[in-house]
Amino acid sequence: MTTPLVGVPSVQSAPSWRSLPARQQPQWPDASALDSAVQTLGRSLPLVFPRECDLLKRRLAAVARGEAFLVQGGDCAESLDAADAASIGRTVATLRQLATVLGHAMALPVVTVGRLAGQYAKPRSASTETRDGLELPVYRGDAVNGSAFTAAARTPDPQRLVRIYNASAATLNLVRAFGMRERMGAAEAGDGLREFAAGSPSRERYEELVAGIEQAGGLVPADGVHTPGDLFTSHEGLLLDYESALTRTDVDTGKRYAVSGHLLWIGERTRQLDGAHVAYFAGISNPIAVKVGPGIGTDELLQLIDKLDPERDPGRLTLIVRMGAERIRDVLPDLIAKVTAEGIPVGWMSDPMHGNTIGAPCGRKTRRFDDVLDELSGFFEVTSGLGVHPGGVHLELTGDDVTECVGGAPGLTFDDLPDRYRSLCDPRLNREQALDLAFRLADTLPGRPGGRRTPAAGRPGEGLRHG
Ligand SMILES: O=C[C@H](O)[C@H](O)COP(=O)(O)O
Ligand SMILES: C=C(OP(=O)(O)O)C(=O)O
Ligand SMILES: [Mn+2]
Repeated sequence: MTTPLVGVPSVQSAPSWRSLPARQQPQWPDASALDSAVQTLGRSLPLVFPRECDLLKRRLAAVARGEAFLVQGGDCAESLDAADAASIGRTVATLRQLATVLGHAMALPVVTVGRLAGQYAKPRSASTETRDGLELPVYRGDAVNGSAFTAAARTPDPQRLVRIYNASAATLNLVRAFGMRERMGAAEAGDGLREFAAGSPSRERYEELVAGIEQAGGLVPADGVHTPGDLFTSHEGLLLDYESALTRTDVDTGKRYAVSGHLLWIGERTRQLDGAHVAYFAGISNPIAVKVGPGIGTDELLQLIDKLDPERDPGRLTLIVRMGAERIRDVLPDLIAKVTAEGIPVGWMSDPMHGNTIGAPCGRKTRRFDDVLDELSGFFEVTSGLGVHPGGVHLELTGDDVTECVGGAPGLTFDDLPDRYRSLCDPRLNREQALDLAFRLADTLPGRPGGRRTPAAGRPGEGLRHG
């Protein structure tokens, strides 16, 4: 048996992205400290393996073919200080519950991907923040600096890159352990859904939906149709020094992989056609995604696809559209029509969070549950109107009982936000809000009334089988 991967850091020659402009990179004050962190990472063990990335790519190919549904979610920004096993467990459980409800509603197998074990770097709108006349560097995620508003905390520290690598390894270890426990038979997804439905304002309808899922065998946590299967990891591939130091060559195939996570995405702020991020991503073989905001034109999108997926490799590229509830119905149809007309096999998914951020009267960022639901509904309307598969949802969420978004099942208002606002960056749906969203969607999906389509209607894609 060959070793699946040998730690060959790809630093033999300067990679092409280095000569290109890279947006949103920290101003590290000490180049030699950065170099030392990069050397440490270059000698570090891979967090994920190429064969796992290939498996995810096959599953995402099934999403692009319309044979599976993708549920991706987690924190906006993971926290080094607040990392705790119970909280990670609650978020993973919430993802699995979402996958169970949405898989049933869509009558399709679900691919579940966490925004976790690496989601520590944030692109920002402004590079500084001013409070009471004091201007400091903005918080860019725990990979870069601290969130406390002091000059010391806000100074970028490259040793943080090593800390977040270690934290990602520990988180991934937990996630793998949760998966093992599930395969050994704990049916927590089912218990949690029953409990949520029983306490919900729409109790009768939601209990009916849960009964439907149960009847279809969807609460049994085994891999296959209607179950979430394995949990893959993902994060925004923002910090190119970090990603590059964690890029390895697979000795079996000679291909290069980012080994910091299974799926990496390019953010809306760093997807310039001639930028360093696109060049770096073009050189790795992982499945990748790109955030697509309302300002992109069809030509730009097609050029982006050409750069990132020139071989039209099924499962390679997922487009995460984040348009805002007000614009999605106007902007998305042309993009989908053009890409579809070219016969390009991408997966389409909706991030209904990032186009719907508003400022609450208390000054915090928030999102209205109804706007999030409206953008998702728009996504389903547009895709189904064009006969294209609505491939999945991308959510900022946590299993914890936070008060960051307003509305939804717990009826949170602006006044509730200060109670338990814990996000280091953007507001997340809490568990109840996330499940409420899934149940509402399940109830309204076009052509899938009440999610009561028979399970047999969802044929598992080839890529969904193990092996
Ligand atoms: O998570 C996404 C971005 O980092 C975030 O929305 C940027 O937020 P900002 O506009 O507060 O900088
Ligand atoms: C930065 C993010 O999103 P976007 O690139 O879509 O703004 C994010 O997903 O946290
Ligand atoms: Mn965010």
